[in-house]
Amino acid sequence: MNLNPAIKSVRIDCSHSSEVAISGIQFHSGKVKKGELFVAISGMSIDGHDFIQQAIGAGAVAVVGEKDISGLSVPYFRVSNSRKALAQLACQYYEQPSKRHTMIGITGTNGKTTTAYLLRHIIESAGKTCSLIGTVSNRINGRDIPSVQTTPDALQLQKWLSESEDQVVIMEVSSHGIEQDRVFETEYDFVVFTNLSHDHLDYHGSLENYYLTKERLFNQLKTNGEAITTSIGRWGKRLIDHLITQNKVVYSFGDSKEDMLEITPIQSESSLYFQVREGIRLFDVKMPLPGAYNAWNVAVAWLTAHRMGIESAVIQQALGHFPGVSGRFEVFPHPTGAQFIVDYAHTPDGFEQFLRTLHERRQNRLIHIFGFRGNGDPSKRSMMLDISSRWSDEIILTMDNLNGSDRESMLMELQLLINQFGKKKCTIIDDRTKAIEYAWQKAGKGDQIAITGKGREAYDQPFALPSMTDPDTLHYLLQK
Ligand SMILES: CC(=O)N[C@H]1[C@@H](OP(=O)(O)OP(=O)(O)OC[C@H]2O[C@@H](n3ccc(=O)[nH]c3=O)[C@H](O)[C@@H]2O)O[C@H](CO)[C@@H](O)[C@@H]1O[C@H](C)C(=O)N[C@@H](C)C(=O)N[C@H](CCC(=O)O)C(=O)O
Ligand SMILES: Nc1ncnc2c1ncn2[C@@H]1O[C@H](COP(=O)(O)OP(=O)(O)OP(=O)(O)O)[C@@H](O)[C@H]1O
Repeated sequence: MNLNPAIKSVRIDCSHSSEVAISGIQFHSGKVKKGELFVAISGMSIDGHDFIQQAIGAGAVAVVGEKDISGLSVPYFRVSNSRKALAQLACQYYEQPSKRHTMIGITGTNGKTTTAYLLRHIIESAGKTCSLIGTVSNRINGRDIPSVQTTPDALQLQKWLSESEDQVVIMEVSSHGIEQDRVFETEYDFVVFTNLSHDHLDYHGSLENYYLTKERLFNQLKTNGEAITTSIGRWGKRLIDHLITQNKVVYSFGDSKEDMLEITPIQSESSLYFQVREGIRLFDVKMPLPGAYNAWNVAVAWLTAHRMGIESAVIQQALGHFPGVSGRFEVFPHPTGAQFIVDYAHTPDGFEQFLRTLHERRQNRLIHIFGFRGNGDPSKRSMMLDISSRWSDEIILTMDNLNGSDRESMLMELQLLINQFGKKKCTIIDDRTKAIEYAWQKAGKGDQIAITGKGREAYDQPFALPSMTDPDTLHYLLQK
């Protein structure tokens, strides 16, 4: 790629006016190969500008950065925002691949993965090919690629989009991904908002900022793109009002006649059905996954599929044989008739929804094993323990992914939280395998043992303990 025309739209200043041909783009100096462009990013912990010489030494033929730098042996292009420039250049390098697909970006605090899997299942049942980029794993052209984050960096994202020959691409878009411009310049046919509740306040500072970050994604709709959103709760309502003032086409799902898609639970013995009203047509839908919250996830997937032109009968039929999502309400039987249920609930709202569902189907005790992710939003921890102590009969606190934080401090925090909230029914067993083993020994007929936290994601953060819900551990336990 010839860098000069590509960079015209993003540069502020340029130390060189001759043509520069680049054979690739990198934003980590250690990955630079001869002939590539290095984009220096002032990161959260490291300043990429400090690695410019290393990048040049490795063969970089040009550098993009935000700082005033002179005297480099290769052309230097100063930009106002390196992350945005990286995304713009990656889009140009890979020839705007999001324009070639039906692009669906799903954002929201909870339900992105579940909705993405439901929607992919419907789309594939309708005979279309579909890539999926998200938390559990990525699938491009039918090939599974392990996931290391929910939303990949801009370079990886544009590369995958350009490699994908699938008609449709579903992406989970995290608020970190939006804030760090990983999806900047990616254009969407559908931007989908599931819900918003307390999470990531350590990163965004307030719920208001967190919401505004999600709202920004809707600026990336293609000209004929459509917004799909919940109308439930203050954030959903606010988003609809905002999108209308922006003249966006909005379709909502919710529990009111004004929604394009209205869902109503059907009271049956098992509450396993709900009704979808789509315009004037009514459909009875068997729940593909337990939990009232999953009816909302189904609604999101249904409405999006419907707007893509997929027949409602096809959607209804597809939902009848949905295989589920690994690590989301995944049930493992215990020889006594107890059930171990692995779930990815890791926010206060996720806890509330998931544990209430277990409570509704309870026959005997509910034992809840969980921990807190290190370096996550610490302000949600006491809320999570409070919610768990309301719904569970017994709580076993253990370690989740420490994510680089200190084990002793986490143990101290667990102890403090127990003193404050759940003294009577809480035990700390810091080794997660032992915690599961303990529950395994205790489990009796009709008990539900919930293990929440990091799910089946193959990746871990540096210095983390093995995943609490490591499938091998569980498998081992279940064989005993
Ligand atoms: C804390 C955080 O969010 N970090 C993200 C951020 O990294 P950063 O820019 O701050 O990195 P840094 O380590 O400070 O380095 C700065 C720059 O120096 C460069 N560098 C560094 C070292 C070197 O030797 N040479 C060099 O060039 C780096 O390549 C980088 O460009 O920008 C990177 C590029 O987009 C991200 O990959 C990275 O995500 C990290 C790995 C991550 O996973 N973050 C989590 C919090 C996250 O994003 N999670 C969400 C889901 C959240 C949820 O819903 O639970 C996700 O989308 O996965
Ligand atoms: N619509 C929903 N509302 C509230 N909680 C939900 C909803 N859907 C799922 N959950 C809960 O949140 C957990 C995570 O769900 P899921 O993986 O689909 O969300 P996510 O948005 O992809 O999360 P993350 O981005 O952190 O991976 C589930 O295991 C469940 O306990």
